[in-house]
Amino acid sequence: MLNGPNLNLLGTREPDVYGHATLDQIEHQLREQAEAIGITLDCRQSNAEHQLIDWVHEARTTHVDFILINPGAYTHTSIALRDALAGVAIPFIEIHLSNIHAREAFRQHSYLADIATGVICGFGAQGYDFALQAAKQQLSQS
Ligand SMILES: O=C(O)[C@]1(O)C=C(c2cccc(Sc3ccccc3)c2)[C@@H](O)[C@H](O)C1
Repeated sequence: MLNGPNLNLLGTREPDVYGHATLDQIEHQLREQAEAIGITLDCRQSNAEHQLIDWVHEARTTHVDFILINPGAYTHTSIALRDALAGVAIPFIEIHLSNIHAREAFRQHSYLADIATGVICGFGAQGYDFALQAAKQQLSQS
């Protein structure tokens, strides 16, 4: 589970857009859900594009089966992050707390969505749960 820029500040401002849960709370709940369904989950957050890219590269050599990622603003800007995800060829789900399609025009394009297994947005913290369940389902079918 990778979270991108500013998501470390969740729960502090704009609860109407991003909800009240902090990232720590979201990660804690997700780890509990993962354990309950037999998935090993590694949660990381960085504000740095290069760090997210390095972690995507690391996933290839550490036998990661699926990536869940909320890329934050890098969703709308980062061809480099797209290239990293495409390059490692590990299936991933793009997650957004907010419904990016109901927001500013610049948030409505994703450089990642067309190469993702799927995109979940607009369900707040519950979207992370949905993504984990979807990943489990995908893995059980492969
Ligand atoms: O909805 C999301 O999860 C999203 O990925 C998250 C974003 C985002 C943007 C700024 C801050 C934060 S997290 C936050 C929220 C409130 C106060 C401080 C930080 C997330 C946006 O950049 C994206 O367009 C959409």
